[in-house]
Amino acid sequence: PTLQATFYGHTYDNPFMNASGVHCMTTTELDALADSAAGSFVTKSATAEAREGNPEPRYVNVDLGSINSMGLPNLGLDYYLDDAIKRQASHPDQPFVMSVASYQGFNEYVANMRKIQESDYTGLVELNLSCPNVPGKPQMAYDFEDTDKLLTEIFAFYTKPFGVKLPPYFDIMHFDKIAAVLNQFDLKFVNCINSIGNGLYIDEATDTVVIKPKGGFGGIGGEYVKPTALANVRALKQRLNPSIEIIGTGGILTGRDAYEHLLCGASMLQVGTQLEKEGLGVFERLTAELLAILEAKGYASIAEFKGMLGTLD
Ligand SMILES: CC(C)(C)CCc1c(C(=O)O)[nH]c(=O)[nH]c1=O
Repeated sequence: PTLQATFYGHTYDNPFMNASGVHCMTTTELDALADSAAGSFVTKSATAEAREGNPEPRYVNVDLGSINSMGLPNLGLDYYLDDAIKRQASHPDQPFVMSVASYQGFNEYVANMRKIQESDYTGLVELNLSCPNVPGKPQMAYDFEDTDKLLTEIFAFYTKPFGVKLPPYFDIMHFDKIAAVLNQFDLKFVNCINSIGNGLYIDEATDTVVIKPKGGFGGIGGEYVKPTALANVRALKQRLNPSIEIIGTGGILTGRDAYEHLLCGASMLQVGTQLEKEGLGVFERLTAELLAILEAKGYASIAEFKGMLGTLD
């Protein structure tokens, strides 16, 4: 069997990628991802200016996952644009995704996308909608009107292919609302999910939180989040126009976890926490484990079971 994955018109050797934020801060890290067994990769979410991010400890691996409040440390949009333009010229046959964020809210999102529109980068962009909006408002993706306004403003000038990275939703009405907003636009993909926001992990030895920023509150990744990730992949796949592909992210530690995201309709798969824990070898292990599942089930390709989750009706 083959793990070949077709995504926005390109066929990758396999559906695996890093999740933005893990192993993707510098050109050196991106080169290592490009040379790894991963099918593709995504860059760290870029803001207009380089950012130090929050004081450490700001990312901690724990038994069943991870908690982080990095605070968007990154080398700035110009750095990643420069790398992306060189990379697409030197490896035109190896497309990747550039992640874009905003720390100043609505206007920075627009300015960052305008800069990419005017640049020579022609590849995919992942717009991270988990970023802060104006103070007093929830993160962008939890404000449906502002998300609609933002995408309307971007699509008024942006002609290159892009998708959005979403936080998890937990209410069926929220699945309906975000899908209704997104279906208005010619998005190429939706990536579900970002970390589950504002969790709290306590160190049993010290009765203390484990990360410094935000009194210990941080985004949760790893085993903790798989049921939520699968639900968001499935719910968005069921609601979005078929032209909008899904990237499945969250709780992928084994080939079986990857297989379940594909059953829910994901085209590509991103690995964050487990990549941080295991290193780039995680991609060899995951591809081998997923391939073994296809063999055991007699599938020749992912297409034979993608989106085929059974229900009990
Ligand atoms: C949470 C934000 C800092 C607003 C965006 C960047 C980000 C971070 C981060 O840089 O703290 N961590 C995540 O798990 N997901 C993210 O999208």
